[in-house]
Amino acid sequence: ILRPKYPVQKLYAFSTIQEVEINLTVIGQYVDYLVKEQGVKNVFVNGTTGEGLALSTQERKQLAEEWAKHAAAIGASGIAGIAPFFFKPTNKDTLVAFLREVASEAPGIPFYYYHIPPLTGVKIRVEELLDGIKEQIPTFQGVKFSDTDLLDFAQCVKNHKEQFVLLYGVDEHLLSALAVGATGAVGSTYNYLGKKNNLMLEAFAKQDLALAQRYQFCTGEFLSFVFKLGFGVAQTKAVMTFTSGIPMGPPRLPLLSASVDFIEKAKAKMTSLIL
Ligand SMILES: CC(=O)N[C@@H]([C@@H](O)[C@H](O)[C@H](O)CO)[C@@H](O)CC(=O)C(=O)O
Repeated sequence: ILRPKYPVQKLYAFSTIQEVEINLTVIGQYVDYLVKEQGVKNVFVNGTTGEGLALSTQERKQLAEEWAKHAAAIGASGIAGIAPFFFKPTNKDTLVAFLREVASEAPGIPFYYYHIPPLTGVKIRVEELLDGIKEQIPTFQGVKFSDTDLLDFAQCVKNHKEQFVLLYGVDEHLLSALAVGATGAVGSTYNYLGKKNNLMLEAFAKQDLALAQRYQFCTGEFLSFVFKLGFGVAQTKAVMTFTSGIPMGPPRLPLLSASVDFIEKAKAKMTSLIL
């Protein structure tokens, strides 16, 4: 949730971009919207959609505190860490050693590994990573798995479902992940298709696969349409803005705001979605 820092836009080489600052004032309203309108049960603050990596440590702390305050929580129920992505770990042991250092900074809080190889480029299999991890990281609690390798995910479920929380993060594949045993989901589309996804979870729990598929196809229909227009975090923010009515603001560089053309087309598609 960002907003322009200065009223006057700065002109850069080929496009007009703005410096932006975080906008804490809309978080209370946003929490209400997610809970009441989308049926969201938990929030993953400072992740990909929240542009956590484009923020300073101070900004991330401010945001986490504001979310916790409005969600009436006394603190975080967990923290997550991604793999380092410039100098990358090349094997499981170095990745575990890195995560152990991060987790040890908050020894009283459950720790999750945020596996997102499309963005980090770190493709170490989670199945392998989880083997023996609890001995190395006593607070280890689970994984947010944002990848399409469902064999790796299924192996995590098969070997570790009793011990760890396995959250799936590719929204358009969630039904497949549920079929292999996902514990839950974290994703950007639940900001605006949360209600439909909850209905999919319910249908799946009742073993009504045909109905669950219809909800999954709904998410798929929207995403496959916007993917063709160019879709990422900036466009997600625009979709969140027009569905919730809450201004999510522009993204921070190097991302650029969604175009008016994208917004118009995405809005029309969203309105036309039928179950
Ligand atoms: C790469 C990416 O942004 N992945 C999204 C998905 O929700 C993704 O937007 C969606 O499946 C559409 O592809 C999430 O996994 C990210 C997420 O949950 C987060 O904000 O941390």
